[in-house]
Amino acid sequence: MSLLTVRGLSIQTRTGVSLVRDLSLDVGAGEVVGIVGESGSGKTMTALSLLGLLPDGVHVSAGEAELEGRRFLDGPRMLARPNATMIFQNPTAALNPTMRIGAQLVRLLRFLDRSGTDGSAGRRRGDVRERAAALVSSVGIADPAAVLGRYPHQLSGGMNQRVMIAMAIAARPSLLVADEPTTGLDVTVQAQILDLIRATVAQHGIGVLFVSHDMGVIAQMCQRVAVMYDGEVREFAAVDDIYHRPGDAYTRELLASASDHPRPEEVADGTRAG
Ligand SMILES: Nc1ncnc2c1ncn2[C@@H]1O[C@H](COP(=O)(O)OP(=O)(O)OP(=O)(O)O)[C@@H](O)[C@H]1O
Repeated sequence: MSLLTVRGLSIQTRTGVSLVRDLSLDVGAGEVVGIVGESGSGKTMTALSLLGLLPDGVHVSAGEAELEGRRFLDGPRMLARPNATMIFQNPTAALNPTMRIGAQLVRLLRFLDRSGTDGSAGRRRGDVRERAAALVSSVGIADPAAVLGRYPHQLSGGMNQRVMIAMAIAARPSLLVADEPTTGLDVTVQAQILDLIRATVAQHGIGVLFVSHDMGVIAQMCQRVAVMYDGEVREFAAVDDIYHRPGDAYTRELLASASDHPRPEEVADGTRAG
């Protein structure tokens, strides 16, 4: 059974400009599904709409979405808050610049304790600072105490993205939406963050909707991918099929322009480094 099902999603502006049209896709538990397409094709609007985070003046005009069998989106109405969290391209900007990392994590954990969002229904397990440290080490940060004492601007982009991932999994979501999570990071750090996302999927069995303009990254991360162009899904298929048997002219163009990127089998057998 699908974890996330989206059917017929359309998004438009207040003035009636269509940004996304009739988009359907699904994500299974433990699966990473990509959305790929050039700038302006509607990837971010699609991602934001699923979390009720569309900017002012932009709304869902049609379609519906279900998570774990529960409908949470019905046209313009958000029926419930889905058990989903999001990570963004620029983690430094998404964190509060005036608060130390530790204070931000403690605040989040206290909020989750109060709301019972993580399933603990208000139960506290251990000291909140210790839990913040455990969370930070779970995303591969070797010296949690040092990182918790710093401000976001004192950390590298890769470190801040690890912190964002820690915050995203603190709520124990069943779906993680990742919008260009490694764009702007250097290649080595990018590979480490992609590894961390993969490990997180494996460990927690969550589904991931992974937005990227980069076919190489999609090939490394995703089992299936929706190719978007000008607000529409042109093709939704297994990554392997998209690479070897692209059914759509736009997909072929996208692949040609990304020809310097590794193909899925090169990633799998390690003949090319990401
Ligand atoms: N706040 C907004 N109000 C109205 N239109 C917007 C707004 N933000 C983005 N758009 C438009 O929505 C369309 C889809 O944008 P979106 O950001 O989803 O594309 P994208 O595929 O994620 O591109 P990118 O990779 O550049 O982020 C674009 O035409 C964009 O100009």
